[in-house]
Amino acid sequence: MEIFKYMEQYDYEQLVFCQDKQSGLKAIIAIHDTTLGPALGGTRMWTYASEEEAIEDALRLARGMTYKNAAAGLNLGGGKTVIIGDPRKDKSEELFRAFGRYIQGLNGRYITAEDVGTTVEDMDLIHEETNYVTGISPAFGSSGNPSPVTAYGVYRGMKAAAKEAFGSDSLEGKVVAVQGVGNVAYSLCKHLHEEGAQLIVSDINKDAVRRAVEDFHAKAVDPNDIYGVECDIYAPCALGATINDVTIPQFKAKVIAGSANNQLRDTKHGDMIHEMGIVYAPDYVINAGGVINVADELYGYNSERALKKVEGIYNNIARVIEIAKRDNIPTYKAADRLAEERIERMRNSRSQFLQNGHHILSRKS
Ligand SMILES: NC(=O)C1=CN([C@@H]2O[C@H](COP(=O)(O)OP(=O)(O)OC[C@H]3O[C@@H](n4cnc5c(N)ncnc54)[C@H](O)[C@@H]3O)[C@@H](O)[C@H]2O)C=CC1
Ligand SMILES: CC(C)CC(=O)C(=O)O
Repeated sequence: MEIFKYMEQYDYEQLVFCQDKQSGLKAIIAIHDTTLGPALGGTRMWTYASEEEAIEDALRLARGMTYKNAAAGLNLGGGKTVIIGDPRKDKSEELFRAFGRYIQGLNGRYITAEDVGTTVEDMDLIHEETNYVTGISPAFGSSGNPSPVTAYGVYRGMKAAAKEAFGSDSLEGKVVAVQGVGNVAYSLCKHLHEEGAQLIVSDINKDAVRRAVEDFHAKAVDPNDIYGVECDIYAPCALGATINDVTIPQFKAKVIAGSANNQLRDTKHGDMIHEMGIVYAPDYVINAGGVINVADELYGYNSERALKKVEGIYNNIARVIEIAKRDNIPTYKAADRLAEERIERMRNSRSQFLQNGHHILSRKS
């Protein structure tokens, strides 16, 4: 991989490699764009097959955060971290504290939170070393685990997409195929079950499947079979790139709406599902609930205010669908347009001589 060439192609600002021999920390912080504000995005801990795969994941996820934060109306830029390691075996206090010191060294250009493989407890350890971390324990007056709020946002966005596809936003009786029933998807299944949807689930973790079957009467299928099941809605809630050349011909769903980041393997796959008439709720618009929630901590956390904003994901998805129809473009392009236009508007309206000079954290009461 030619790193600078890749960074130049998508205009990345910074890539930070963190190595701490004592704790075994190997982390990559990617900062994509800070036009709107400091880069906020979670920390993923994962067993990457190669260093190149980890770098690429950090870069792709960071860029997604720029678009997510912009489309959600947040005054935040986009960044993300990946820690190379097995979250079941390689975590330690030393590792997260060492990582916290690297974040502190960036002096507010990057603020972290949870992602796949990291928890509130991990964020609390990072917080021992830096204030540039969100999603820490409610005991600190913070917002805690973002996953249930992300799930609520996905549920709201799914309803907006269902309205477009089925003429009603009721999910009662709808069959929803959920890929991955981890932190976000478990809470999503709860909302769907309570509304009377029927659930089909898959996960590579058998305990996660068992829990969904027991708690929500979900039907379980093999991980490879989830794409082709008879359903109304496909909800990708595991890792990215599950909308691709292999899976698209299998889809029976009329709506794709889930929490996973980077769901399209490539933009051409967004065009393909558009041509098939599938209503696609763009990933970074529908899954913004978590970041909206943790970002509220920067103003002094108020859960009511945060949830009200998250509810607005319904309108955001409806708006993206409206732009797509108006301009006759796929929804993923409409979402990109929304985000890019906001970033450009803010870039152009900023004056070098009239900046407020305060870090966003200084607004915390
Ligand atoms: N946690 C949050 O607040 C947010 C999460 N997301 C994204 O949503 C997705 C899920 O996040 P979490 O629920 O936090 O993660 P998680 O790690 O709790 O859940 C992911 C689940 O997917 C399963 N899985 C992995 N590969 C699979 C496969 N091939 N087939 C079926 N299942 C598979 C895992 O076993 C796990 O149970 C991720 O892509 C994450 O980046 C996005 C925004 C916010
Ligand atoms: C988990 C969120 C709090 C932030 C993030 O990294 C995301 O939305 O993907």
